[in-house]
Amino acid sequence: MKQPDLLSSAQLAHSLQLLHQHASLVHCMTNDVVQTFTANVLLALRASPAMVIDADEAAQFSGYADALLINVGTLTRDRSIAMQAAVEAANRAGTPWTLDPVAVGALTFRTEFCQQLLTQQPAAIRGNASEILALANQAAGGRGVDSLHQADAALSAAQQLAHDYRSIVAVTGEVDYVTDGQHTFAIPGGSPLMTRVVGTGCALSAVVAAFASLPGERLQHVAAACRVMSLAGERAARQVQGPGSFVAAFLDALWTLEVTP
Ligand SMILES: Nc1ncnc2c1ncn2[C@@H]1O[C@H](COP(=O)(O)OP(=O)(O)O)[C@@H](O)[C@H]1O
Ligand SMILES: Cc1ncsc1CCOP(=O)(O)O
Ligand SMILES: [Mg+2]
Repeated sequence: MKQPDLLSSAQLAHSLQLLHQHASLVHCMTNDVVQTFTANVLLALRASPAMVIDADEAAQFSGYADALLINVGTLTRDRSIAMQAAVEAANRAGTPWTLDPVAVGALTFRTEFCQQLLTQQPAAIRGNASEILALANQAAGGRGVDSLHQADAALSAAQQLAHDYRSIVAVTGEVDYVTDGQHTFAIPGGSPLMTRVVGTGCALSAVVAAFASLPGERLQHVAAACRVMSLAGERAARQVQGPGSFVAAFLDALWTLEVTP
């Protein structure tokens, strides 16, 4: 397998400029813990979040939105029915959808649900290393929503998933890897503080969904989604003392992000 590439600042600038222009409308079906933070992250990047969760409305809306996010963090039977309806409608309408397989592995219901979703053409999949390994049946999952593995230990699982399901897979951690199974970007940066506030991974998946809806090179756009978040994370971390002020500084860093090519 080829060595991972680095995303150039020209590639990053191009993808971010497209996101600002398109102001993608992202239909978020996400967990109860991260709703507001996810919406604020999308808004700081000039995208538009909408959390529509009733089964009938979700099916209606995913055909209309630019992108759909399915995050199984607080999955219930009812929510799985609504998510399935939204995915089917998204596929009929050609709306790209992104899967965040939160805490798959040890928990049977969400693991079976995610395995079923995998066969329904996700445009992108974003998870931490333990989640990506579990999705590829190569490990039993993480410690609840947190990873027990480093991202590089899940790189070949990510490449296999991307190849098998013709998707873009982002596996995140200290370094993020974004792959289509053939080509891989390595995205360094970020900050350990990103793991000390809840929802950076979930919000990143919403950002991946937004970038995956842009015209052009989807692999590059998803890599840009990861770099946008890691860049904002490292800039915010330089200014703060801890998690409380980090959230505010992180949103400000996303808002003021200008990348010169
Ligand atoms: N040790 C770390 N150093 C720098 N950035 C990190 C680190 N761990 C995670 N990140 C960043 O935090 C974000 C969330 O990733 P991750 O923690 O893997 O997801 P999750 O919250 O789903 O477990 C990503 O942008 C990732 O790059
Ligand atoms: C704590 C928690 N419990 C169920 S979902 C969730 C949020 C997980 O957020 P992230 O994956 O971004 O750390
Ligand atoms: Mg997560």
